[in-house]
Amino acid sequence: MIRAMRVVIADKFPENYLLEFRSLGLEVQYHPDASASELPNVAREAEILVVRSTKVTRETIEAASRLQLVIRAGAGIDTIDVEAASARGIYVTNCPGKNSVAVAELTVGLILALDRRIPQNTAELREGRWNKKEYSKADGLKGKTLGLVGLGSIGQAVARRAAAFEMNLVGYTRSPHPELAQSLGIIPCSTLFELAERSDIVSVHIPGNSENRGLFGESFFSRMKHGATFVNTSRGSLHDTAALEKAMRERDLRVGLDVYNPEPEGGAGPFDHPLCKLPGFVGTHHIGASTEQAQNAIAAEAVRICREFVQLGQPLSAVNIERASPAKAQLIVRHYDRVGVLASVLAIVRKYGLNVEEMTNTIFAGAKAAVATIRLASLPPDAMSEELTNLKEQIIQVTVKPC
Ligand SMILES: NC(=O)C1=CN([C@@H]2O[C@H](COP(=O)(O)OP(=O)(O)OC[C@H]3O[C@@H](n4cnc5c(N)ncnc54)[C@H](O)[C@@H]3O)[C@@H](O)[C@H]2O)C=CC1
Ligand SMILES: O=C(O)CCC(=O)C(=O)O
Repeated sequence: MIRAMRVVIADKFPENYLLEFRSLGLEVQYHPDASASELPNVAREAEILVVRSTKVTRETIEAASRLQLVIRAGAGIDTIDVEAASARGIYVTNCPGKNSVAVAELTVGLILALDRRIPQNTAELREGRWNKKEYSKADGLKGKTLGLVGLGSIGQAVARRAAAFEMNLVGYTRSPHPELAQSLGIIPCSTLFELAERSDIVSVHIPGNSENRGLFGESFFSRMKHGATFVNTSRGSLHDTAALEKAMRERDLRVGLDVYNPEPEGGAGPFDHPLCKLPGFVGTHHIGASTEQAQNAIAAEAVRICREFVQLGQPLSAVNIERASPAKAQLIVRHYDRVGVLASVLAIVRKYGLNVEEMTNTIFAGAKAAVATIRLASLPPDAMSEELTNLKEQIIQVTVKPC
């Protein structure tokens, strides 16, 4: 008997979207408080695993022998061992752009809070002190230069909001798009250091992958203006905390963080961080994506990805598909839609020692004929095409093309 596919949701998820998973005919197991170390056990029988912040380690990937798809209900994929998933042929997908507005709103909130020292104002009021004298000193945002590192979904959303504050915008990105930058009023910088030197406020919106680890260290902060502001709502691994502390102490750098390295696992716990006690610091608890609007948009996207996968086998927004195909040749075989035809074709391909890199088979209306496109690691010899063409009962036409 074929059992229903099991989806394990190992993080908090809006209730009504759990029902949508069930309506896809899936067996839904909900483990909102699962930790990374519990996940190998929790996900053991899952075909589909949905996570928000819970780390998906190699151990989980290897323990879950039925796993086919990991959906990261968010943007960053640094919490998932994508390499381990790729090595076992498991798709990893994320929900790009669905929480960008929430992160952009928090970014603007941190910038305003740093300029007006809103948390410090509140803290003194709570302590029963009126201190208009101290808090009447602020710069204001109009005409200040905001430097955006990363002009993807969140960087763009921040740019749109900053424009409303009449700020000047400069940007640095790995994937430049001049027309887009121009339409957002962003002046491109050719290096990260140029951005540091030109900006009054730097805001970081790039992934926390291994390439970007520690990108913001002493050499970056020493190029920022004295008294400038640095905001990171992306990942804690991107900044060097000791260098940041030094810049705060020696160059009056103001710092707004939503992300830290490391962060406690789970929703609540002790937290001792060197920057939090410094006067020029404002911080939040990795809540960039934590609005009702963003969480509903993310949940709806996770359900859409799941539906597409269950019904059509398509992994939307997959992050671990090889884009640069190693295939060197295409073998296009038009054939009768009969039992064993593809097996015969593949047996001949095997005989010639050719590796199949990718393959699709499309059936024509009426289900009499189909076309198989087989992408091969190298160009086949003419003898192979002849051998295939000779299977007259099964094959209609054979074409070979380099690719
Ligand atoms: N605080 C929070 O709760 C959240 C944090 N994030 C973080 O924000 C990051 C960015 O998210 P999106 O804008 O949605 O991603 P995105 O993929 O749309 O944009 C990232 C951009 O950064 C660029 N980039 C990558 N490395 C770079 C480098 N070294 N220098 C300059 N540009 C570089 C890429 O070309 C891309 O345009 C995520 O990877 C995640 O780590 C995302 C959502 C919520
Ligand atoms: O869901 C969360 O709280 C984390 C969001 C996040 O960091 C992301 O989407 O990359």
